[in-house]
Amino acid sequence: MYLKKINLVNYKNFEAEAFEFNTKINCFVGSNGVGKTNVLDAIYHLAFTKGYFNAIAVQNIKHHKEFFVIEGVFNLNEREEHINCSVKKGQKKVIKRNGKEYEKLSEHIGLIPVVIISPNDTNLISEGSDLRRKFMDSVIAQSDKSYLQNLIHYNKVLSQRNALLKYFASNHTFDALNIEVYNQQLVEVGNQIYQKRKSFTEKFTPIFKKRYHHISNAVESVSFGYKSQLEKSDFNELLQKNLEKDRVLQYTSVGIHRDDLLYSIGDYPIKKFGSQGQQKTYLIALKLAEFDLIKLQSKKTPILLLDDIFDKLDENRVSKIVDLVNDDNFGQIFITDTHAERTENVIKKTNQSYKMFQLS
Ligand SMILES: Nc1ncnc2c1ncn2[C@@H]1O[C@H](COP(=O)(O)OP(=O)(O)OP(=O)(O)O)[C@@H](O)[C@H]1O
Repeated sequence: MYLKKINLVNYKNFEAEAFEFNTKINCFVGSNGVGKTNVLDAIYHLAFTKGYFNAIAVQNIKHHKEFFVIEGVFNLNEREEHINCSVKKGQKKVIKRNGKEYEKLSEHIGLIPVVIISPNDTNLISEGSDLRRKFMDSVIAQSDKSYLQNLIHYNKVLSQRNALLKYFASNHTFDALNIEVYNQQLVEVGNQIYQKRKSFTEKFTPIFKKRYHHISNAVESVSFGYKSQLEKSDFNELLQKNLEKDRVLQYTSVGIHRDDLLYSIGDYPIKKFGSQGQQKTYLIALKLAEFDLIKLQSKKTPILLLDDIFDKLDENRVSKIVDLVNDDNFGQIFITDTHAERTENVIKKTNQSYKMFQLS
């Protein structure tokens, strides 16, 4: 699978721009702020129906314009796929596949697998559990359609239950039967999501460890774990036990929406005890393992977006990445860098075909 070309209209800093790509390596070079990352984000947008850096659609419209359009032509299983994403102020986002509009944007997820490695990924360690859940959800959803539908359903019921708890509190009333209806739905869908997250962790962990050790040559042991309240307790019992607390808090305090991923190095959380280099390696290994797992499960080779990575990595890690690119395992790759010469020197070593795009 590869992206043949893309057209951008009023997308972030681009007014009207078209790019035709190499099937293997594409490098965007130029000074800070010229829009290199924006091109990667546009590609991400075509895969995930939203931007990686700013999920608020209208903020991706070029300043003082009313709409944006991203059009991409992909080669997928030797067939052309035209994906069109457009946003107009005040209207809902429209995604079309070969001219036909999706009723639900979520139906599109998984058609074009993409993995991005970016300096922004440090949030996956430093920020709250919601980003880590999103990471896990995005890996699973790219090769499991029913997972995303379950997740959307769970979140809808959860917000209805929360609204009901608020209503009870502000009206000094309570109806146990009403709550029970939501509990049953949460338990049914929540248990399915829990099982899928658990099985994801079992498959992902050995792949991740292999990637970590390959990039770092490290002797230290790393681990990747999944933490859920459902591990030790039955979900229904948890909801019953915490009902009084939920009524006081006016939101649902237990469930798979509280799950987290545990990243450790030598038995200690990497956030507090990992060096910067170890954290970077951990993040790259996470993303490469995401690549491997999606490829394994979806039988499609994801497009790899490498944002600014040469700037952030030492030579040793860069040469490891070059080794990886040389590996037949990889498909199409997009790279951004401020130094044209440095990138071209690194890319030449791969003996792969490539195209350089100088932005200004
Ligand atoms: N909605 C928007 N309208 C117009 N310009 C925008 C919009 N959103 C972002 N930009 C512009 O896009 C530019 C940033 O682009 P991008 O992040 O792709 O740069 P870059 O080339 O990757 O830079 P760096 O090398 O610093 O990472 C900035 O100049 C920013 O002002």
